[in-house]
Amino acid sequence: MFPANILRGFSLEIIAKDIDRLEDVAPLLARGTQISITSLGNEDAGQRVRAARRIRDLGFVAVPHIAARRVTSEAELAGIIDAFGQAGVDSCLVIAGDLPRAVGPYDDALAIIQSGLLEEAGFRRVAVSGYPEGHPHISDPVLMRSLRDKLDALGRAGIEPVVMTQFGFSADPILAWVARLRRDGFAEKIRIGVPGPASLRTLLRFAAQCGVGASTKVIGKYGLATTQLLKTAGPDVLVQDLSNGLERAHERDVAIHFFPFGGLAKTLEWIESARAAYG
Ligand SMILES: NC(=O)C1=CN([C@@H]2O[C@H](COP(=O)(O)OP(=O)(O)OC[C@H]3O[C@@H](n4cnc5c(N)ncnc54)[C@H](O)[C@@H]3O)[C@@H](O)[C@H]2O)C=CC1
Ligand SMILES: Nc1nc(=O)c2c([nH]1)NC[C@@H]1CN(c3ccc(C(=O)N[C@@H](CCC(=O)O)C(=O)O)cc3)CN21
Repeated sequence: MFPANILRGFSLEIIAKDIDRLEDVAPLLARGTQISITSLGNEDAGQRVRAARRIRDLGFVAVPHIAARRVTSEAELAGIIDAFGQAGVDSCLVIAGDLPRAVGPYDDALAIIQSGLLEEAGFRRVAVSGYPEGHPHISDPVLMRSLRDKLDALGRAGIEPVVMTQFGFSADPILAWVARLRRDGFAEKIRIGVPGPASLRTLLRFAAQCGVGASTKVIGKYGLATTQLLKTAGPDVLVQDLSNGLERAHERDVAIHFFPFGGLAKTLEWIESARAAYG
């Protein structure tokens, strides 16, 4: 049984070119839904700023990604933050960015936060990353240390922090990671990355692209493969197990962040059916 709350307050992620699809599904989304805008590195800043403005005009909250290692200078960072500010954005996710080395002065997400430019621009909410199953190139102690440093820096700047996790397919490591954070005194809101319904092939492709461990076997367990023929699966089992585990842990500050790898419409259909089935 999904208690309604695990599906309440969910957030979504799109790429800037998906903005027309978001307009199609907008009637199904609650006002104020947080919509992240992935930083792919192959699109121009203007496209992402325009997407952010349309997200706001649709009544949602745009949360663009700022990838530290792709920013060439402090002037460019100031320009990016100002352009999003002009589009009514007051939230963002700050990540290092997948480049092996920074092209400019910012090696990691902390450096962006410590620039003070988000605070000066009046950003109210900043998300940072979390890795329930670790990171292929970053050790666990470094991940936990940098998470602590980022959250402390946001606290000092008076900015509301959110931890948004890398997506995964199994609930157990995610639940164990949430319990560990809470034991270690991290009280911040957490948004758990969940892949929306997609073909097994698509899910494997994105997992490989994003450095997420996955196999047909693992993905097969994440969801009820809706049809063996199409080999598509939705996150039924993952969300059910997360819901049960979070209920048992009396967790109230955890929500779901959907990655619609199979398309926005499919993800919204899945959410509607899950809500109808589980109240
Ligand atoms: N675009 C997205 O939605 C997401 C991207 N990522 C990727 O995960 C990686 C880590 O980003 P954050 O969690 O923001 O880390 P971070 O910026 O908080 O850095 C944490 C520590 O790891 C080091 N580090 C960062 N990226 C690294 C890399 N690719 N290889 C080796 N060391 C690295 C940093 O120097 C720092 O010491 C980045 O490659 C980022 O692009 C992670 C989640 C989501
Ligand atoms: N390490 C890491 N790097 C990332 O870039 C990353 C993560 N993790 N975690 C999840 C998010 C989600 N990401 C993505 C990346 C691509 C699409 C996507 O829709 N790509 C389309 C079109 C690409 C294009 O037009 O260039 C595709 O079909 O690949 C979606 C989410 C990137 N993200």
